Amino acid sequence: TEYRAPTQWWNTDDNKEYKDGKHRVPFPQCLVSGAKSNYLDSPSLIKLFDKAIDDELKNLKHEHHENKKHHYDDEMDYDNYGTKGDHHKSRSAATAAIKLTRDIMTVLACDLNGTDTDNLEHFLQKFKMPEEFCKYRDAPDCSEKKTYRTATGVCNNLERPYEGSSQTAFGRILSADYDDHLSEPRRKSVKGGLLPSCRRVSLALGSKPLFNREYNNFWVIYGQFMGHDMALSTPVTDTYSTPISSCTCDSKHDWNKCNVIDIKSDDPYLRGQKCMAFPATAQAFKNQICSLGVKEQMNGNTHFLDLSNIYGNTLRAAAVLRSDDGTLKSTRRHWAKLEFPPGQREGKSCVDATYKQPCFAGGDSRLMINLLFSGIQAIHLRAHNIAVKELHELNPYWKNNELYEVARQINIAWFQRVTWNEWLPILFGEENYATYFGGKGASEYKKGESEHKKGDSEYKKGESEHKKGDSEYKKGESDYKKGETEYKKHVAPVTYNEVATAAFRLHTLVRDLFSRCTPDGKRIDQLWLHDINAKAKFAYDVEANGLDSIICGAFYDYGFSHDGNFAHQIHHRLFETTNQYKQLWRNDLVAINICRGREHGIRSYNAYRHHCKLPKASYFEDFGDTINYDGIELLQKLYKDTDDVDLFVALALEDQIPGGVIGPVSACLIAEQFNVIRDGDRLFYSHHGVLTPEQLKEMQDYPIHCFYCAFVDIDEIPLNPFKSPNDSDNMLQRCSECRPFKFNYWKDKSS
Ligand code: HEM
Ligand SMILES: [Ca+2]
Repeated sequence: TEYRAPTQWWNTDDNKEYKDGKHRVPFPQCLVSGAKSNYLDSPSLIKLFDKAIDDELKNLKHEHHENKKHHYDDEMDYDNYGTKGDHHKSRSAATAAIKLTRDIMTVLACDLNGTDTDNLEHFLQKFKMPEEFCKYRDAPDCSEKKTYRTATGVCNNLERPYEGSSQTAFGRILSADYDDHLSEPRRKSVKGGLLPSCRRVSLALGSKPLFNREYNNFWVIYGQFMGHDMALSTPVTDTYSTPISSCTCDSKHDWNKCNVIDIKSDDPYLRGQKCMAFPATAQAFKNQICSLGVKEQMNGNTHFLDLSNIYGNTLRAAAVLRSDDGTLKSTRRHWAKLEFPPGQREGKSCVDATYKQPCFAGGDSRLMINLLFSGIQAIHLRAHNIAVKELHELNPYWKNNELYEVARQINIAWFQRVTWNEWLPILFGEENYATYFGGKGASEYKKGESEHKKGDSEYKKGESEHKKGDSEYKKGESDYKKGETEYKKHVAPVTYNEVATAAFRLHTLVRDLFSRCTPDGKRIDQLWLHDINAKAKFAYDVEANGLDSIICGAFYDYGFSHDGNFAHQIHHRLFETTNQYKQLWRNDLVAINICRGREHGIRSYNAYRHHCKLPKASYFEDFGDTINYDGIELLQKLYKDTDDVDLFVALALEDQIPGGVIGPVSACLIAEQFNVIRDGDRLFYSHHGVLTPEQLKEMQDYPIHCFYCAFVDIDEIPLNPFKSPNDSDNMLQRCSECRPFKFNYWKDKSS
């Protein structure tokens, strides 16, 4: 790749100070360091640029060399790391740009202390980068991409075509907070000294969550599925776009590439293991503007909720995953009634794959994260293929591509309907839901916030209060779940870094044990998470009915509540393996989340309180309006200052909003998120003109349990499939009594 620095760097149009024609660049931020050094001429800039590029290319080569020891280059790779072109180029361009920014700051001896990040960003974006360097993607031609979604999400917004597309930067609710104002992870306390280590904070949080009977495990893992559709913090990759495997306990100072969490020799669960080491997230240009800037992280997936983890987030993945007849590739087992996701040629996404029992492949590399997740993947894969079959019967002359696109549209519509009408109302509580989402303008949901401030005692009442009769549940359904919505093209449909990295990492809800049952609902047993976490074996358990037995169990199992406690399996035994020396290797997801947040420059909880119209806390006691006494005491022991508190940690400790699952600041951030990816998604299923009025009505009227009846090998499903069945308001419904979905509204009338 030939990158060349431009001869003129500064965008003269918007800079009045640029006068003398000598291509000198003023740095208002650096005035402290003396007038002369506040200017850089073009030759010096070009030198710096070429060095940054050189370094980056060297770096990539080194990573690849290290990687080769561990990985094969698999041409048939389904997942999105495997897009050998686009993502890799854009990532290295962004990495070089931030390095260049830093070099320039160093040469100019800029003192960024006390710099306002927003101003700095504004200033840095005035730098032009070389044209060829910025062409990490071809300019999209949106003229023929108006009806159906593209695989990458490009052209969803016709005016700003990259918005929401895969392999672009996460959005941010608030600008980043890095130790050096540019890219270095947040590790310092505002009081001086270091923040407490991520593992230390994690160990202070409990491992004994209580159940919440308001939702079941199907609801919990469905949430994980939503999260993975919206967000993939793409790991740093090598020249072949393979995630690097060179992070070790010694990579601590290489924070652009690796995260390292130290483990003390007296750690109660992980002693003997020196550290947890894992790749950092790849960089990306903010708003796709190719300029100098403050570090942003790359979302590998489309930001929309569009089943991109089923269909693929790149053209290449999408092409590999589908068959010529418009269906999605799948595998069949003679003993299983319904199809399975396709097998992966290499066992990249699970650890126990064999030729006969491979890991599953799909549009995202993480679908073996647990076998219930794979089950949800299977549900939407089956939904697509059944829709193709029905549409083909109705419209026999349709071309295969039309079958694929319309089936995909129907499948995404099912998923969006269930998410906004059934899943989110449980997270927020049926009553609050209308306040946050009730078809009002995106700005109005914030009003709800202030009303949620209730004394501690009110939150404590907990589970029993949350039980609502079916009648109440139905009442809420009235208007906001029915009818059309409007697309708002000015809204940017992006996944926010704060939501992907903190608010939506609802790991508090995850259970240790996953039940299995047979199609007639007979319980078989319970499996530990570590037996189905990146392991395929139980998907192929013939006796139990494979994947479907794990989906069945999820309807019955309660989820854990969002109470600052984490299941032991998540907290201290994630991805448990034994290495070649028979040493046990374990991970702590809570510590990883905290360090990931610091790496991504996520501001402290206090900043988001302010954003969510709560007063900033000066003393720890001031957190009392959202966090109970025990939580405050815990925070006070760990952190030196209220401005130090990691967002993920405080959100896990927040008391629930009345009737909902999460706390006030969580709710505020997550509501903001789901409002923008609904309003700003031009092809959202209920937006005017996306479906016909009859199609939309059928989509919203069809009983939700009947959706799942059609795609799971099971006899009975609870009326609300996201809550465990009971004998009163959530009775089991016989699948044989479900009416068929009215596909005939998709019969082409033009023929
Ligand atoms: C079996 C249960 C689960 C396991 C084993 C699991 C594991 C993980 C792991 C290993 C990561 C990456 C951490 C990192 O490197 O930064 C992650 C990220 C994440 N998880 Fe989970 N998780 C589970 C359940 C959930 C649930 C229930 C939700 C939400 C309802 C969720 C939401 C997320 C989100 C939003 C991310 C960030 C995605 C990204 O930006 O890459 N997870 N999870
Ligand atoms: Ca997506």
